Amino acid sequence: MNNTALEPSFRQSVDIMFNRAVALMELPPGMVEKIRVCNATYTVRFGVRLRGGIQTFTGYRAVHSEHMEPVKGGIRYAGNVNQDEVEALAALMTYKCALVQTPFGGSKGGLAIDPRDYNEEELERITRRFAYELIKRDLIHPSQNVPAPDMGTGAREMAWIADQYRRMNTTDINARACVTGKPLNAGGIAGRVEATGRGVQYALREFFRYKEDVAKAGLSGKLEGKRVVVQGLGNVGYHAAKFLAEEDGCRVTCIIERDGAISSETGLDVEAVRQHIVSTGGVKDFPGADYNADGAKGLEVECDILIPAALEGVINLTNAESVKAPLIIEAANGPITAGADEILRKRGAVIIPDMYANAGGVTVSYFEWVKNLSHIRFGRMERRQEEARHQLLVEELEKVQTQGGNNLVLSENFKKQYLHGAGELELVRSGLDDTMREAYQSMQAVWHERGDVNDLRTAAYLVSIQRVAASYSSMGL
Ligand SMILES: NC(=O)c1ccc[n+]([C@@H]2O[C@H](COP(=O)([O-])OP(=O)(O)OC[C@H]3O[C@@H](n4cnc5c(N)ncnc54)[C@H](O)[C@@H]3O)[C@@H](O)[C@H]2O)c1
Repeated sequence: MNNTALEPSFRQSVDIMFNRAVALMELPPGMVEKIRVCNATYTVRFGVRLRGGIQTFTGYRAVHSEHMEPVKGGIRYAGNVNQDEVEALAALMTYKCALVQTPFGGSKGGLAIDPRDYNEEELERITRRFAYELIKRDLIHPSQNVPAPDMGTGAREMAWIADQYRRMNTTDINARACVTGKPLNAGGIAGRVEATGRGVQYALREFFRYKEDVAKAGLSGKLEGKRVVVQGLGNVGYHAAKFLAEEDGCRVTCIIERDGAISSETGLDVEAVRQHIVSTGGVKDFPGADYNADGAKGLEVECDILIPAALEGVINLTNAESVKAPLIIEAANGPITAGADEILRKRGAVIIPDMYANAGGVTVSYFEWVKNLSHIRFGRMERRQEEARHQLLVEELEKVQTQGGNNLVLSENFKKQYLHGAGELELVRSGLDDTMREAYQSMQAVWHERGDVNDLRTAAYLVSIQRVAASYSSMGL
């Protein structure tokens, strides 16, 4: 029997981690089971007339916990999507939303297709048909179940879903709030596309603010100059790598994609690699970098920070012993299996867990949902107030300048910044930053203060399970 045969499924892996946490908690009888189980999973098979025949597709929408509604979670398109996977992902959504205090239950959906096999027109027809099936059953609904992008989907698919919902619910004034991650001109919010990667950056910045946490990973100093390895240069991995390199001075020394890994000790230009992938379909032949067709080997190279941002289960019993990174931040959902997690913890690696690390997406989705329900541009009210206050400040400063006859001259840039206040993007980023900091501190308090909690994942589970339990208790369960 090889090691992978011993590996639990994704959902079992999440349950193992959940069970490790609840063993340290005192919860009312029956509560553990109530929280752990996935409430319902809907499987749909539907036909679409394509290329002169009918093709049948299989899709899922799992609802893990309805302690708060709507439930929330992305829809992924991938050839091997299955019920176990969407249930694991839905459970992670429950814990993630509780940890970052977005008022949602957990859900997740998937369609078993490889989007690269279809053109845009075909994808639109398939997406609209899948959405129709979910909308009919309130599995897409502004107050019941609100999807978002995930692997293989993006703003384009969300716009089709929103439009499909609007056509089927023409009198629903809140129709736009049925899905998040929409394009800006279709009810989206500034900063949603970058949000998950941005959240990874904010999470790392927060981690590096605490010397003792950095030391627990066997590292020292600042985020600046750290060697970073990223797996998956899609929505999450690209933004995380780009921001860390361009704004925090990190060195991206290895990028792993479907077709292999490229590395360079002096650092890779993330934007140039992205363009290379767009034009050639992969990382191979990227100028000035070493290429290894066995991409998974990239997970094992020496670095300071490893960012798996592609798939679940990539660090498992077969390679965990060889993974050398002292700090791993789970930008993807479930990239480390339960068995690998144990091996890495024993070795002393610090793992910043998925339910926290990639919560930037759902956080900004929450802002978008609120914006859609309030029918007002995000921050519009505050902005007018802010502008009025800043107008006063500029006038006062100018008065001082004239009265004193001194040389104080307000630069045009200063006036522009202060007179126009913060736009939607700045408000979204600061709201996200605040959320990531607060959530980190709630996990960190448990990690530092409880002698029986030795890792951030268990700490994160403790915080979120406690909140979900409190919610169920107050509902009268
Ligand atoms: N999009 C979001 O807002 C969001 C939010 C939270 C969590 N996540 C999680 O982040 C992960 C990535 O999602 P995404 O939205 O960036 O997806 P994406 O489809 O935009 O990107 C995935 C990337 O991984 C690459 N990839 C696929 N298989 C690979 C392999 N075997 N080795 C290396 N690279 C491979 C793909 O080529 C692609 O570039 C998923 O686990 C997802 O659940 C996404």
